[in-house]
Amino acid sequence: MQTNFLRLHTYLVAFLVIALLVTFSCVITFGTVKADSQIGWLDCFAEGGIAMVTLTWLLTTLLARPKGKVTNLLFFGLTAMLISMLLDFLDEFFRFNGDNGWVSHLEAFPAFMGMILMSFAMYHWYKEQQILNNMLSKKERFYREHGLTDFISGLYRAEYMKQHIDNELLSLKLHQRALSVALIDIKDFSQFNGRHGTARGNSLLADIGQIILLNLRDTDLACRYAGDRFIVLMPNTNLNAAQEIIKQVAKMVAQHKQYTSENNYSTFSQVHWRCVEAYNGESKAALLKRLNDELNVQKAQMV
Ligand SMILES: Nc1nc2c(ncn2[C@@H]2O[C@H](COP(=O)(O)OP(=O)(O)OP(=O)(O)O)[C@@H](O)[C@H]2O)c(=O)[nH]1
Repeated sequence: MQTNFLRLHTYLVAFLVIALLVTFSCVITFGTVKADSQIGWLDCFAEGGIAMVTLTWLLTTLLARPKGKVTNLLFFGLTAMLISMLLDFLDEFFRFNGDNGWVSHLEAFPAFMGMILMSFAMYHWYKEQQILNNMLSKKERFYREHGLTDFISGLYRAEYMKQHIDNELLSLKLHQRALSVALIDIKDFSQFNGRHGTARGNSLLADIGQIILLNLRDTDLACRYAGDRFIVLMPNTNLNAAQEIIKQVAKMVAQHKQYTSENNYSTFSQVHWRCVEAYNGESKAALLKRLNDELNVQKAQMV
């Protein structure tokens, strides 16, 4: 579970605890406990359930989000809604007579305020997400599925890419839109692992993943293919253009220096790479096999 973000929100958590304590205190101070026979247990179950779910949403928001305007709006909006849900629930156990009737009349007001705050939160969240979507476009294009993320490189895994290749092959068939695919393979990565350890190897995979992303166009997509191999999908791109793009990626990878925290040791990483352009009517399996075969032949020739 992600707990780092929760630690950032100490003040909000303290506010939540105080808000809940004040709500309970108000109800206990101004209410009179109902007799068992007056309690509607089905209502208690449903209203208690709604309050618990709202609390879960609230805590998930704090666990998942960094500090900032959207988080604050979501937090205060959900807290206000939680207070309403809680008053509604406690209403089942307490009666508010005479001068104290205002407590039960107050019930819906926090939820209304909360919904207004949540509406502002949604607007700012939309704006924030647009910026993030632009940054992630080379990593995920139009489809998000965190279950397919490779946590070492930070890119998606090959399964994710395969879904996109299917769509692009269809587009080639229907609209004659050229499609090129490239494989990039780190040279002597096993030696690197052996010399510097797996942790540094993992960090090199993450660095190279980022270098690839930085040197692609917004329309391209990069994923980790397997081990030390990356795959790049370049829609609407012929072979020559694709080769130029990947040549530049390889050049930038070759200039990469990896620093450690103890000393400023740096290393150069070279890659093997190969691009192919899909044939009209070619299957995904045939395209990937052709690409892997061409890369393996090239690597064998260079030994
Ligand atoms: N650190 C780390 N190493 C990995 C990971 N996945 C695969 N490897 C290692 O990557 C290496 C790939 O070896 P090879 O396919 O022989 O590639 P290479 O050593 O770069 O050889 P060439 O490609 O021929 O230059 C193996 O040593 C694997 O153990 C990973 O997630 N992290």
